[in-house]
Amino acid sequence: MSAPLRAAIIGGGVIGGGWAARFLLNGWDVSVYDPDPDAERKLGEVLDNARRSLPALYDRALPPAGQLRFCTGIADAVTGAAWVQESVPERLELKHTVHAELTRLAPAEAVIGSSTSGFRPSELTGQGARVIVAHPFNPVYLLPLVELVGAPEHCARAAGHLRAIGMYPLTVRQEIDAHIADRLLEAVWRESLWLVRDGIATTEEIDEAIRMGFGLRWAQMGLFETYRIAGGEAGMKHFMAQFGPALKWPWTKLMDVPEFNDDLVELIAGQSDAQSGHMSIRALERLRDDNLVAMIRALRRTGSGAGGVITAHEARLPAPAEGVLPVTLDRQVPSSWTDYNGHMNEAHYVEASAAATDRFMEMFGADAAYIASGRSYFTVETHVRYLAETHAGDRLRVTTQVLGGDGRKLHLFHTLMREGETQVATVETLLVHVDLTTRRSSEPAPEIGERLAPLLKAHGSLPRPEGAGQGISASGRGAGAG
Ligand SMILES: NC(=O)C1=CN([C@@H]2O[C@H](COP(=O)(O)OP(=O)(O)OC[C@H]3O[C@@H](n4cnc5c(N)ncnc54)[C@H](O)[C@@H]3O)[C@@H](O)[C@H]2O)C=CC1
Ligand SMILES: C[N+](C)(C)CC(=O)CC(=O)[O-]
Repeated sequence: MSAPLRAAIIGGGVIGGGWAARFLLNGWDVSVYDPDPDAERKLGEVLDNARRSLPALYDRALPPAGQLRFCTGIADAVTGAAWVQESVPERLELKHTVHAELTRLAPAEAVIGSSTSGFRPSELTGQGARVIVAHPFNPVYLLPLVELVGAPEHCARAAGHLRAIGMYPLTVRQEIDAHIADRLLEAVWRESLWLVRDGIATTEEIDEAIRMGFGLRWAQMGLFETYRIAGGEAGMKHFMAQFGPALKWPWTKLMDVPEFNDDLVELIAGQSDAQSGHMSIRALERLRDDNLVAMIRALRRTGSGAGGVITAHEARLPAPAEGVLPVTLDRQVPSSWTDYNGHMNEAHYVEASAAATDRFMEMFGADAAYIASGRSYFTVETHVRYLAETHAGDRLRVTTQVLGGDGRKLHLFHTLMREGETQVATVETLLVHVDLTTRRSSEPAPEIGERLAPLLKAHGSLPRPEGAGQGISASGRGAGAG
């Protein structure tokens, strides 16, 4: 196995911490340089948030996490780095100082990226620095978008690395202040400041206007596809005919900027405290992350937007290793699977075993193509034994033994292990082959029997698993769930 790649993170605040988490959880080693004495603690908290949310996007385990190291200087941090990411505060003179050093010290083949929200690459490279803009979105460990701006060969190399860590590189074809996305965000931000300053709306009312309406639309179709639909059957031309004249109406104050002074800061910050001050920033981050995970997982069903990026990335992750019994599921327990008792809820043991059944079916040819041909299996009986608790973040691995599979019936026994050591549950399940047009039991196609036969033979030579064929035991030996 090749050695892990190394990323150097220069500036480990909100964004640098997010980059560090993104690289680490995708198996890269990470070296961080940040002169703030509190940087290690702050980055640790960002990493905790990432550990509980990023793996929950996937149905496969991410690679083993890389090693994190804090360094006392830039030279140490960039040694051996394939990617150097600068995320120091948005001040041009500071960026110039840091990039002069990075260009001198970083390995010649390393990508050097800047997280800058608004500076053009030519402003950063002005003094001979070798840097491209690699502008991410907060939280960097969950949101896939990175805007790349700069020398095409560096952007192309950067794009390859980003895809491998589950991100979505968008190469901006021409440099402009604030790239593409921050242009858009800045427009909404300016209008919002006007609305608050003029007393038209509070910070809370503006947030409701976004999250109850167009904010929901944007994550799945963006702006133009959404407006195309809004034009009705005649599409975009009709939409433009209807709303084009509004361009000349006073619908925006975009070209005027509200005066940025202490009064404006007090007004906005005061309203924001009234709106959200009852929650800590860390609690708000966790709420945001849980919502983002649920939304991105929903988008995975249709392949839209960020959902498609995760599905494509998951296909690149290593399949679970095959042993005597196949590993039919290998993933981390997401926090959304836990309940008021602080452990994985009973329903998700069945969810995990259902995913394991699907994988096992694929192994003998009962896959998506077979199902599309009108045949499948239905589960008719399941017996779960809850043997030990498992918690958010635990690595859950399921192995499957086929106990019977002649004719229409398929009898499976799933064993759920925590961290490869502790048996947390067994799920015994009986399935019947069906014809999806009649919805009645039917004989499987001959090739299914042929591919199942060697599995039946191999698994049949193993001892029958403990607990197989049992009914409910009144002695109840498990530690329970949910
Ligand atoms: N906060 C946001 O929403 C986003 C910010 N960005 C960009 O990311 C960059 C960083 O922003 P944040 O993380 O928000 O700021 P931050 O203030 O949270 O973090 C900056 C970090 O840089 C460290 N630092 C200062 N001087 C340094 C030096 N000479 N060498 C190494 N580290 C140094 C600070 O100690 C601090 O921990 C900026 O360019 C910003 O425009 C990009 C996307 C979103
Ligand atoms: C406000 N901001 C300009 C720093 C925002 C960004 O750059 C991207 C983001 O995460 O919203």
